[in-house]
Amino acid sequence: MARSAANEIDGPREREDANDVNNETNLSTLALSITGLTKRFGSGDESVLAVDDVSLDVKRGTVVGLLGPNGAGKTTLIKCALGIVLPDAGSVRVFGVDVGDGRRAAYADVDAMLEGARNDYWRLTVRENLRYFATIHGVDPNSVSARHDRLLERLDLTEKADTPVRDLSRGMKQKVSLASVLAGGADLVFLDEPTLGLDVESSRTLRRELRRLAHEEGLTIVLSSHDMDVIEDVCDRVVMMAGGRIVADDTVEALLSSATRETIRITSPDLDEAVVETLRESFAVRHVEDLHDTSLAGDHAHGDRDADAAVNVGEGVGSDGGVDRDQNLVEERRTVLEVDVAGDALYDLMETLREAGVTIETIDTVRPDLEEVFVDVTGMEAGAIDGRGRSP
Ligand SMILES: Nc1ncnc2c1ncn2[C@@H]1O[C@H](COP(=O)(O)OP(=O)(O)OP(=O)(O)O)[C@@H](O)[C@H]1O
Repeated sequence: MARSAANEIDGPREREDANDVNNETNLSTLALSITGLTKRFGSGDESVLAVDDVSLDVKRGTVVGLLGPNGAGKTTLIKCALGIVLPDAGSVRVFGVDVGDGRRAAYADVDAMLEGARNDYWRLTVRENLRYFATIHGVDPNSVSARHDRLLERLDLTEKADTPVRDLSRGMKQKVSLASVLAGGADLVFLDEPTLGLDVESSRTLRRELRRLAHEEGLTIVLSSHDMDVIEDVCDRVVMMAGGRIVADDTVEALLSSATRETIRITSPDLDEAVVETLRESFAVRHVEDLHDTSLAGDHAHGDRDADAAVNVGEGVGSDGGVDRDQNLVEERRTVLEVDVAGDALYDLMETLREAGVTIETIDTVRPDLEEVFVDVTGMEAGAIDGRGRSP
């Protein structure tokens, strides 16, 4: 995946360290450099400023995630960077080459998967697609067949290598899309919603491969996603966008540690509705969930207390494994409560629970996620990014 030395770049870059005397060396490590990019769709009152004066430098071999709600401008930014959409203002350099000076040279080592898919040829087999996309990338497919084998193996597609793409499941098709993007040996790839519609296992496989490609093979990846798990799991750096602008830009760890909210999760067997209602009056209760667990009376060896294992009494338990409905089934009910506890709220909460006679079974702090950081930064409502509406 080696690429010839980047062209010389003139002018100061916003995100380079101002004190760095060796600025030119730093610039040659950039896979992508976007300056003052602006794109407005339409004109007059109906127009939309999709990207508003965005500057962004991406170092080689890093994975940068674009995170933001619908309409934040992520796709438009990617399309402008790829030269698919012409910006109104600003410049884009790819491996040091200004795309305005020569698109062919600038995009020689770039590929993309847009809106979670790619135009794979459904009548061709998986392997034929990889060979085809390597060829149109100017690569002799025979010279990269070992690479294709590796890609197929790592994306769990080996068994399907000779199957026409049309006969694959949606998740597999998506993995073929990714494999096709990588088939020609691009050094910089843009992935717009790469895990859209994938099942958990396929998403995990794809994430693992993206991490490996970046960290072991030096691939530079710019990806957009609504899926916070994907961003947290894969990206070295997160660029949060809202209203066409960058509102935060840092490593996942730095962003997570900047979250201001402190939330605790309590489980208790006797948090009834009345107590929860009282708590709601004085505390920021974010989440309440009742868990039901069933066991035979006296069977306290039964230790699986996961919500997934929860069973409701009388709903077919008797037909499973010989446990009879008439035996002494005991339903254990627990409530999980998540409450924001900034300042002295934790002490007040404990006092209120004690007064209400509530036994606390477990108490943990809730790790903040990127959604919370986004909410902190923008003041938008929780659920804005992933649409899951995790509002209190
Ligand atoms: N071709 C277009 N014509 C008109 N408006 C457009 C066009 N493409 C995007 N827009 C508008 O530009 C804004 C930014 O859209 P964009 O698709 O870049 O956002 P996004 O962050 O990628 O959103 P999503 O997560 O939904 O894909 C939106 O208001 C969108 O409606």
